[in-house]
Amino acid sequence: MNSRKQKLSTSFRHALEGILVAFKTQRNIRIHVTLGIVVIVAALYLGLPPRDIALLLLVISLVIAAELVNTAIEAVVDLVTSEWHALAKMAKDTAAGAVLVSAGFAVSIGLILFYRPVMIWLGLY
Ligand SMILES: Nc1ncnc2c1ncn2[C@@H]1O[C@H](COP(=O)(O)OP(=O)(O)OP(=O)(O)O)[C@@H](O)[C@H]1O
Repeated sequence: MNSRKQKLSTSFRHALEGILVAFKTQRNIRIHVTLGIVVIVAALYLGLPPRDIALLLLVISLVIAAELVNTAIEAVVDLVTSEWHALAKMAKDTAAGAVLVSAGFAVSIGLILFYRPVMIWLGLY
């Protein structure tokens, strides 16, 4: 294996380690991954079109990616200081805000895409 390939595989391994450690230590990521799996299974069961499933995968991955960045920012802030600091609060709160924004849009898109199929499934449409 040449050094370029080795470097790529090492970077990939580090990224996977990051995902794994976040999954192990962050309850919110475990909740979002579980909900994401449930949503995709429900979408397949209800026969949502491939384009809708692709959109759901996109918003789910955005929420999980935002959670990973939030975890990284929390770790860096905790590394820099254990004291209360206005900038530490700003960094953590805005990172948490990014998760909230992505999750809010994911829920809205989920409601829009699932409304009709769920109504049909319940026999109300
Ligand atoms: N060093 C600090 N200085 C000022 N405020 C802080 C500091 N550390 C944490 N905070 C405040 O406390 C909140 C919670 O911080 P904490 O590190 O406990 O995150 P968390 O609640 O564990 O987040 P998550 O649930 O996403 O893991 C932050 O959003 C911030 O408002």
